[in-house]
Amino acid sequence: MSMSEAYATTPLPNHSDESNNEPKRLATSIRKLTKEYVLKSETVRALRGVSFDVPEGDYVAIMGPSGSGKSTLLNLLGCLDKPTSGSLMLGEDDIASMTDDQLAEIRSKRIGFVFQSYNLIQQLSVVENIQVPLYYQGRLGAKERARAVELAELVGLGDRLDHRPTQLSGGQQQRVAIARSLINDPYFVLADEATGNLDSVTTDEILAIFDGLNNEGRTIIMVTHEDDVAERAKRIVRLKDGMLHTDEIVSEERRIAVRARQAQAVKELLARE
Ligand SMILES: Nc1ncnc2c1ncn2[C@@H]1O[C@H](COP(=O)(O)OP(=O)(O)OP(=O)(O)O)[C@@H](O)[C@H]1O
Repeated sequence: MSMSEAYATTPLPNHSDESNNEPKRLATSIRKLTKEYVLKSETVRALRGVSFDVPEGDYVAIMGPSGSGKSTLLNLLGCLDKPTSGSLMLGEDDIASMTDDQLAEIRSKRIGFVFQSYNLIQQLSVVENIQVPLYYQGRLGAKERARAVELAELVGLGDRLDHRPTQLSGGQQQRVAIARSLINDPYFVLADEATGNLDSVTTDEILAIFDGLNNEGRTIIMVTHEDDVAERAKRIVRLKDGMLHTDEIVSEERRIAVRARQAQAVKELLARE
């Protein structure tokens, strides 16, 4: 059984059984967040006062029409840009008041990015690509390599450690990117249309990996246009015109039904080939 198959057949945790009533720590807390882009002739108000919390262990899909502010929000969460006003906490770190250097440090040490286009370095092997975020910190010892190998195994690439990206399929390259996103033990994995370039069978495999990571307690925040992808998350936050439009919990029953429906579709697709 492959890792993604193992994940796909793992039952989802039943949160109604949770007896621990302590408030969950927050991976991020957003309050009245605004972002304006000042152009020559006009000011674009891309985010107009967005507030929500993401507890550790949550799995949030961010949706919304084109221009609603998804990328802007993702850039702020990823410390790639600074808000115009409002507060943005990542764990205990207050992002809104940080200098560019401090932001760069948080970005490289505490955020895991997964992009639609994988963004792997072609000259490096799988295990070296997974270690890339550590290069910037000068941390490249045997311990770090062992951790990268462990992560490669986690995403089902234990037998591809020395392959280059060109020797891998799109789905395998995205697995490398997921492993790379975890090397710094991030506040959360920030995925931007992570399955946008993949066929439905591979999409299902990658989503199974995200399910598994989330079952292990990893926080995932994912921007997507696709309902089928969003319904795998525990929660769907919709933006509209730079504001929070809806914030919906996806019930365990719906998630299980969605996974079963998608697994069936994949099975039928594979049977046709
Ligand atoms: N760097 C920028 N300079 C000026 N305006 C910008 C910039 N980035 C985004 N915008 C504007 O801010 C608004 C929100 O854009 P954003 O890219 O966040 O939306 P989106 O929901 O991610 O859209 P899409 O789904 O098309 O990627 C849009 O009106 C866009 O034109």
